[in-house]
Amino acid sequence: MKKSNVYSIPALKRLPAYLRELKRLQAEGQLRVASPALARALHIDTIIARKDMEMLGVVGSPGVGFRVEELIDGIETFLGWKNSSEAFLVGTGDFGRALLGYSGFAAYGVRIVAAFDPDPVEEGLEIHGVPVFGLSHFAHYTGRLGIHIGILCVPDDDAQKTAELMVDSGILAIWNFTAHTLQLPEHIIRQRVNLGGDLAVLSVKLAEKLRERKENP
Ligand SMILES: NC(=O)c1ccc[n+]([C@@H]2O[C@H](COP(=O)([O-])OP(=O)(O)OC[C@H]3O[C@@H](n4cnc5c(N)ncnc54)[C@H](O)[C@@H]3O)[C@@H](O)[C@H]2O)c1
Repeated sequence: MKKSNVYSIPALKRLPAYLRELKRLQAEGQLRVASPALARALHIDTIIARKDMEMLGVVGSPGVGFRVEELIDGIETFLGWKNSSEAFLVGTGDFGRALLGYSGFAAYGVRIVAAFDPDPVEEGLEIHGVPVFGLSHFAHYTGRLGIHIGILCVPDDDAQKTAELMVDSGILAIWNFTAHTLQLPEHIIRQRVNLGGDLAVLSVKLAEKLRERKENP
């Protein structure tokens, strides 16, 4: 494992894609894989794939590549996904419910163990098997269960105050699905998901493609 903890964000974001490809190869019974094959699967340069493997500190054999099982283990260990982290979700509207219904997060090392919405919340309420509690219980459960990850799915206007409640309750990392840029203490880790931004890129690329087609029918 690399000693420094300064990692390239694009490299970190590629790791789940390697993992998916490696698990696919493993399911097909393939025992070894070389960097060029991984690079092809991810549509990236072989040099980038090699650098990513260096970051993981997993060593391959010249000519034969890496052992698939070892690489899967290396990535899961690197990401800390071998022991899944428990998370709380706040905001059980359309978007929050969709996240609660997605069973795939466990493969990414995160398990949503409870959800919260403004009080009052009907006693015994569950969404996709996840218990839902009133927001006034958030701090109590966070402390009691030692939860560090908060998933923010409230309306944009409520994002800041809800994030502050999370931080005051002991949350250290916020996965922010709202459009609001959170102002929080430096030490709080935050990761924003911006579907709007991704859609803007898609729309501009599509407009370019259609313009090209029109100009060169
Ligand atoms: N990241 C993305 O790409 C993306 C995509 C879609 C939606 N969103 C965002 O997700 C968020 C939720 O969207 P939605 O469509 O589910 O909205 P929604 O109105 O359906 O749900 C919002 C939920 O938050 C709860 N809530 C309201 N005020 C709250 C507060 N102060 N504290 C805690 N909970 C509160 C509501 O009771 C409701 O359950 C919005 O910020 C929206 O912008 C993000």
